[in-house]
Amino acid sequence: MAIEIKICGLKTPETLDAALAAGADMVGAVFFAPSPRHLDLATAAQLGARARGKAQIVALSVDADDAALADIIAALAPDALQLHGSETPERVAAVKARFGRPVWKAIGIAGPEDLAKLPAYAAVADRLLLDAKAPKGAALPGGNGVPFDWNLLAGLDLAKPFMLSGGLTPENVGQALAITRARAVDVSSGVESAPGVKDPARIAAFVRHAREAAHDVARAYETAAAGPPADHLPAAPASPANLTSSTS
Ligand SMILES: O=C(O)c1ccccc1N[C@@H]1O[C@H](COP(=O)(O)O)[C@@H](O)[C@H]1O
Repeated sequence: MAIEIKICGLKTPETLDAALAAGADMVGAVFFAPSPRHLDLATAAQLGARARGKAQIVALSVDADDAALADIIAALAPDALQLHGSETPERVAAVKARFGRPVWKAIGIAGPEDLAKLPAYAAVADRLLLDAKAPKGAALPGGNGVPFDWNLLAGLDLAKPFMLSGGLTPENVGQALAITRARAVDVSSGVESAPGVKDPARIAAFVRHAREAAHDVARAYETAAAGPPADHLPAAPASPANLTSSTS
């Protein structure tokens, strides 16, 4: 199983280079002033130029208006826009139409009721990012290093690809992939030594562990497909289905 790996919240050339050297597929820039990972536009432009052609560049914003998004796009020229606030499906569609770039929508998950929101967003976003719902009173809507119950996603099949995030670390990404069978993962806090301070060794470990785990999950499914007893099958179904007809 191929997996895409995004390292988010990179702020310095050194840590960007560490993510690229580790083989990250995507690198994320945060534009949200309360975040310890917030980037000003000039720094974002420099980092974007350094990353271009080596990884996809993703711009994360939180309930940004069109003017702010236009500034981010002018500075960074991102490959995708990650909307990480309380943007409605209509707003997601409007951003996509206005800026003509792939738009990802982050959705906070805390319980099964949150899965009900997914089809409306899957209809308009290019990718869904399933993140932990921010703890009550948190200053940030994401980037809190908190996981959610991955078992909620076991059996989830969306019409759009999803990316898993929220509290992932080098230590737990293997378990997260085994349970959710996500094809893409996103990490920020879990590869830091302090809020906003990326740790190159943890970045490398995360990428390595995620790729190894994805390989193991694929092997498990190949073995299952070859005809082991049904009780050896991993929890998630192998065949695609529509979320509206299958959320279990
Ligand atoms: O990283 C931030 O500071 C941030 C700020 C505002 C919204 C989202 C943010 N980060 C994203 O949140 C998820 C989970 O992060 P973590 O691994 O739990 O720290 C991830 O998509 C980050 O890109």
